[in-house]
Amino acid sequence: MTESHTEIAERLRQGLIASCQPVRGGPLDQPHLVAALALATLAGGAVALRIEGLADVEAVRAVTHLPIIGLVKREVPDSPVYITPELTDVEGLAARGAQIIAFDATRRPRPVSVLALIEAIHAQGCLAMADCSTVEEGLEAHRLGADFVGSTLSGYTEYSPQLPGPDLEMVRRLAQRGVRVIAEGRISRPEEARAALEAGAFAVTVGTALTRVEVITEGFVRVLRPQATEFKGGKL
Ligand SMILES: CC(=O)N[C@H](C=O)[C@@H](O)[C@H](O)[C@H](O)COP(=O)(O)O
Repeated sequence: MTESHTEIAERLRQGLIASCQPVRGGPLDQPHLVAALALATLAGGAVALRIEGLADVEAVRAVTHLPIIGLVKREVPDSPVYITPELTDVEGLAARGAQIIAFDATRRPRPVSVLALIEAIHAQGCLAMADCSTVEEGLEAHRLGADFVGSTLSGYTEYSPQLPGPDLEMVRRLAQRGVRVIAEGRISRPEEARAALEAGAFAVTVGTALTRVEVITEGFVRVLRPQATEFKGGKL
C-alpha cells in the first residue's frame, strides 16, 4: 500500500535521516553495498534515507519500503547547480521509487526554475525537498510550494555562511517562519543533531559521519599522524 504524503512526512518528524552516499569511486560505491549501508542505518533507528543516483535509489527501494529522499548529482553546462538539476532527473527518481525528491533551490544560474521543478515533482506524486543555502532561498522555496527545505547547501554557495559545523541559525530562522526544515550538512555528532531539533528542525539528516567510512577513518588518522593528512578517497 502506498502511503499518503502526510504519513510519509509524519515518519520523518523528529527523526534521523541517514544519507547513504558513499565516496564515489571508493570500495563502497556499489548499489548493493549502498543498500546494505541503508539497511544498517535503518537497523540503528534511522527513519528515512537520502540516496543519490538512479542505480542506488533502485537498489535501496528493493530492500525497504521506508521513505527515500532521492537526488541525482550531475553537472550541467553553464550552471553550478548539480543536485537534481533537470526535469528528466525528477522523472528518473520517481520511476525508481523515491517518495521525496531533493533538488538545488539556490538562486544561482540554473537550467530549470525552482517552480518548474516543484511542479514536476508534485506531478510525479512525490514530495519536494528544496536544498537551500540561505534563509531567503528557503523562504522562497517554501512560498513556491516546497514541502521541505533543507539547510543542505549552506556553506556550499559563495554567498552563504562558511561555517565549520551545521548552520543552526538558518534552521532556527526558517522554523520560526513556519517552514518544515530538515537540518543537513556537517552534522557530525549526536549533540549537534539534538541542537538542530532544539533549533526547530523537523528532522535531521546525517551523511558523512554515518556512511563515508574513508572520511571518518581519515579523521582519526589525521589526529594520530598529523603528517599523513592526504585524503586518498574519491569524490564526495
Ligand atoms: C553539499 C552536498 O553536495 N551535499 C550532499 C547532498 O546530498 C551530500 O554530499 C552530503 O553528504 C549530505 O548533504 C549530508 O551532509 P553531511 O555529509 O555533511 O552529513
